Amino acid sequence: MNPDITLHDLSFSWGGHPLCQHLDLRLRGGKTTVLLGRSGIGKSTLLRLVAGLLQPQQGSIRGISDSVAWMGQQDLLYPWLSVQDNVMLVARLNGEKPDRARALHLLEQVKLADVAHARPETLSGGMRQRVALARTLYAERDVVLMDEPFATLDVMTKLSLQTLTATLLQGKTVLLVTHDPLEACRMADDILLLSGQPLRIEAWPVPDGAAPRTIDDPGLLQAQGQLFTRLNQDEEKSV
Ligand SMILES: Nc1ncnc2c1ncn2[C@@H]1O[C@H](COP(=O)(O)OP(=O)(O)OP(=O)(O)O)[C@@H](O)[C@H]1O
Repeated sequence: MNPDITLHDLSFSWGGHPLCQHLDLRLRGGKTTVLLGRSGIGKSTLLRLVAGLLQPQQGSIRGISDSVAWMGQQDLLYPWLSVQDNVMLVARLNGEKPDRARALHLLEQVKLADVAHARPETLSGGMRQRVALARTLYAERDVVLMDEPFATLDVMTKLSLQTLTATLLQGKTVLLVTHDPLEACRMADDILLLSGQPLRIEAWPVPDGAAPRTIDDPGLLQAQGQLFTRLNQDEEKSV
């Protein structure tokens, strides 16, 4: 059972502009929490604080070990390695014997076994993100931090990757940053809405049923509409 991640009395400023002050937050272990909010509100900064890439001026973060994977908009595949070698990268970096059979099995799960020996440059953006997902799964991290991993993809590729990711990462502690209310409603166990400066964080009701939710689910469509309305209000207040 993965532990909860707790942020306690967290304060962080960029050059004197307070992003968060005395923030307390609990992220459920083994669940997918989506951070949603207008552009520039502080989603990526919060994710970087959780990852330990930024140090808070005050407060602490508990429940996060070294077992963290990161997936961003950039897939960060090594162009000189094959798809399969990219999936097994963590073994190479740790000086361990790569498990070729497991890497191939993961490539089967992301429907890319037939390009295991290809170079990343020959793949589409969506295929490359599927390789990045297989690499994340190969590393067997307890916590997966995702900063808009699907933002650059076309809508159909995005929908299928959301389904695949939510299915394959079940049971892990996932923190997903997105602008997209539909993505939040499809993938989240918990939705946190970020607003204000310093940040206020509000738990937002999640549609019924387990993720990944289908796009024609009436509850999902209603929740998506409500989220759009709320984000639009936040946007109008900010200008
Ligand atoms: N390296 C930095 N130095 C100074 N200020 C920064 C830095 N990175 C981010 N900021 C500021 O912190 C605030 C939050 O930025 P952040 O990237 O966390 O927002 P975001 O919600 O992830 O935005 P987006 O959705 O557009 O990616 C912004 O005002 C931004 O200008």
